[in-house]
Amino acid sequence: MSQDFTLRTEGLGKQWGAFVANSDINLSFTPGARHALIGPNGAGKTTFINLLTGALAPSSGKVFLGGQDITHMPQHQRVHSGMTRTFQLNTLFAGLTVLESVALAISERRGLQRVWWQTVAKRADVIDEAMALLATLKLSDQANSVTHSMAYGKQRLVEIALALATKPRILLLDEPAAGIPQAESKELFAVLAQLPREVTVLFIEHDMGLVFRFADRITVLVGGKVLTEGTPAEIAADPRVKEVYLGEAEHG
Ligand SMILES: Nc1ncnc2c1ncn2[C@@H]1O[C@H](COP(=O)(O)OP(=O)(O)OP(=O)(O)O)[C@@H](O)[C@H]1O
Repeated sequence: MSQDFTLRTEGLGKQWGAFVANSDINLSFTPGARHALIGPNGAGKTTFINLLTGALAPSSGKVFLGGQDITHMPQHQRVHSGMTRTFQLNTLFAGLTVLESVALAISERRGLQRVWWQTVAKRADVIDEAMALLATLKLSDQANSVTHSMAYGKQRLVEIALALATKPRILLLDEPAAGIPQAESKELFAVLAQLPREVTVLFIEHDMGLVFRFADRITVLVGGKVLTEGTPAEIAADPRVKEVYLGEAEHG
């Protein structure tokens, strides 16, 4: 039986006091899409991702995953249901090697820490799965490197490996290329482009070159609302989008 992993929001909104960060957001993310969320600073992109993951509770509206209303589902259960985001490495497994970190994340998913007498027997399995995952992210050569000693671009890939260890169907990335040199961000997106199509990727990115190269669908948020949504060609040709970005360049 194939499960429906369409992620959808209905009238989603978030406000703090009188300040409206997200308002009436109705979006649907097709399984397998590479969907970019763009918009000027403060448009509400991160807020929206936080509403999807459950890090923030919405003020209004709903979130559905495969037809199921997950608006009030706890974060860890959403991960279990197939939707995950990356976390910063330095808050996770400081001092461990890449292989150890990924093996731990896989063990966590499999519930192995709670069944300690199986851990030894299953360890070879875990290592095999970890090495296969590292190969898809072109990290095999770094398996024994300590994560915090690696180039930032590689650290981001490890963060993505840790997220993928949960076997998500929907991967949420909040500015994966922020703070890394351009050459490394290109490499990062080249690796992301090769992820299996059964994983939907929803990402926030400010670098329009990367957005237009990688995304097959783009949503533009402005002032907490959806300005427009479409294919990269449609978005590139939309005069309202140009206006938003030209206005930003003039003020910035
Ligand atoms: N906890 C909070 N309390 C009050 N206001 C908040 C809170 N979190 C975010 N905001 C405000 O909500 C607005 C939207 O922020 P958000 O981080 O979602 O925008 P963004 O589009 O991701 O911006 P950027 O591209 O700069 O990262 C901002 O004005 C921000 O100051």
